[in-house]
Amino acid sequence: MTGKTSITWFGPVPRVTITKPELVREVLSNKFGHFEKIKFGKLQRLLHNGLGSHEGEKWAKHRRIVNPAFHVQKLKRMLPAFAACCTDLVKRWEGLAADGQPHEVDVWPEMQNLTGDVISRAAFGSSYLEGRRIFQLQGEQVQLVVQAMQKIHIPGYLYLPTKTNRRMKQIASEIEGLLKGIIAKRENALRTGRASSDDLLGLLLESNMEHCRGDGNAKAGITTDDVIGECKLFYFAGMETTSVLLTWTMIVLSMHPEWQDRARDEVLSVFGSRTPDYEGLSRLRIVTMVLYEVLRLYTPLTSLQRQTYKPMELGGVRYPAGVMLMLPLLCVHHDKDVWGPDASEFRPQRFAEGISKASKDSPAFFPFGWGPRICIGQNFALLEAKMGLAMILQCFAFELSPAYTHAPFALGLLQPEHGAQVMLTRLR
Ligand code: HEM
Repeated sequence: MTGKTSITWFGPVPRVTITKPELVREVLSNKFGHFEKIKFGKLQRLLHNGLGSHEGEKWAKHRRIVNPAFHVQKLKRMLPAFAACCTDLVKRWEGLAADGQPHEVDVWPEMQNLTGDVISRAAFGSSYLEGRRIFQLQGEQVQLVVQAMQKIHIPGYLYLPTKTNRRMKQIASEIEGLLKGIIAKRENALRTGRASSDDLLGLLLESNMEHCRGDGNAKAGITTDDVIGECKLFYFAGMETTSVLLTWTMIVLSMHPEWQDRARDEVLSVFGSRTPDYEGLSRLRIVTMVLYEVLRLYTPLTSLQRQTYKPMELGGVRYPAGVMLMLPLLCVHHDKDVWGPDASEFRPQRFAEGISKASKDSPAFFPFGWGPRICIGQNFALLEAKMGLAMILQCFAFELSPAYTHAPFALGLLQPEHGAQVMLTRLR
C-alpha cells in the first residue's frame, strides 16, 4: 500500500490520499507553508470554534495561550482530580460486582463518563458540576450534528425551522448561557484575588483580562467569545478521544488476557494498592506499550485532512492550489510494508524500544498527528489513560461478554458500533 497516491474528484475539489509515512510527516510538518487545515463548515462550528479550527496568526496566538495549561507541572497538579474521578468509577463498579461474580458492563459509556468528569474538573475546576451539564449538552449536539452530516446536503437547509435545527440552536444557546455564567463568576473571583488560575478556564480568563485591560498589550489576549470556543473544544478534543482509547484498551486486554496479566503485575509491583502517582505512572513500561499498540490499531481519529493553498510538489508530484490531501492514519498504522507482516496483530512488544524503533519507516505512528498542530493534550490523555487503566487493573479482572460483537466503526472517531460489553470480576 505504501507510496500509492490515489486521486479522486469530488465535486470541484480533487482529493489525494497520502499513505507513505514520510509524506504524511511532510504534509503535517508544513515546513514550507504549503498546506492549511480544512476550513470548518457551519455544522462543525456549531460544536466549537476553538484552537483546532483557527488558522494562521490566530491559531498561533491561541496555541501560545493554551500551551502552559499542558505543561508537566500543571498536569501533575491535575493528577488528584484524575484520581478522584477514577476512584468514583472503581467504587461504582465495585458496587455492581459486589457479590464476587462476573458482572457485565458496557465500558464505552462508562469511559465517556470518566473522561467527561476528568475534563470537566481539569477545565473548570470548582465549577465542575456546571461543566458536566455543558458537556452533556455538547454530547447531544454531536449526535444531532452527525445525523445532519449524514443527510444529503441541501443549501440553506440548516436555516429551516425543523425540529432538529431548533433543538441544535436551543442547545447552542444553553451552552453559551452556562459558559457565560461560569465565566462571569470566575472573572469576579479573579478580580478580587479569590480564584487560582490552575485550571484551563483560569488560564484563558487571565489572558482575556489582559485583552480587556487594553494596556498597550491588547492583542496579546483572547476575547470572551474565544474563551467560550476553547472551552467547547476541550469536550471534543479531550473527552471522546480518550474515552475511545480506554474503551479499546479494555476490549483488547479482554481478548489478550496474557497482556492483561502482565500489565496488572506491573501496576501492582509499582503501586501495590496505593493510588497511582505521577512518578510511578511515568515508570509504567508495559502499560505504555499496550496503550501505544491500542492507539496504533484503533486510532481514535482515523484520518486527517489538509488542503494545498499554493502550487507545490510532494513526493515528486506537482499539485495545484486547492487540492484536498487525505491522510488516513488508521491505514498507515495497519500497513504491512511499514509495520511488518504482523501489522494487524496486537503485539505491544513492538514498542519495547520506543516509537521510533517500532516501525520500518520511522516514525510512522501518528495517533496525535504530527508537526506544529500535533495534539496539545497528548500528555494529558496518556496520563489520564494510565491512571484509569492502572486503577481498574488494581481492582478488577475482565473478559469479553458473550454479548460483545467486535465492530470498530469510524464515525468521526473509531467507535465500537455495538457497544463494548465486558464481564468484570472484583479482585479484592
Ligand atoms: C487519545 C486521546 C487523543 C487523541 C488520539 C488526540 C488526537 C489528536 C490529533 C490527531 C490532533 C491533530 C489534528 C490535526 O492535525 O488536524 C489533535 C489536536 C488537538 N487535540 Fe488531541 N487527541 C487526544 C486527546 C486530547 C486531549 C485530552 C486534549 C485536551 C484536553 C486534546 C486537545 C487537542 C487540541 C486543542 C488540538 C488542536 C491543536 C492545534 O490545532 O494546535 N486532545 N488531537
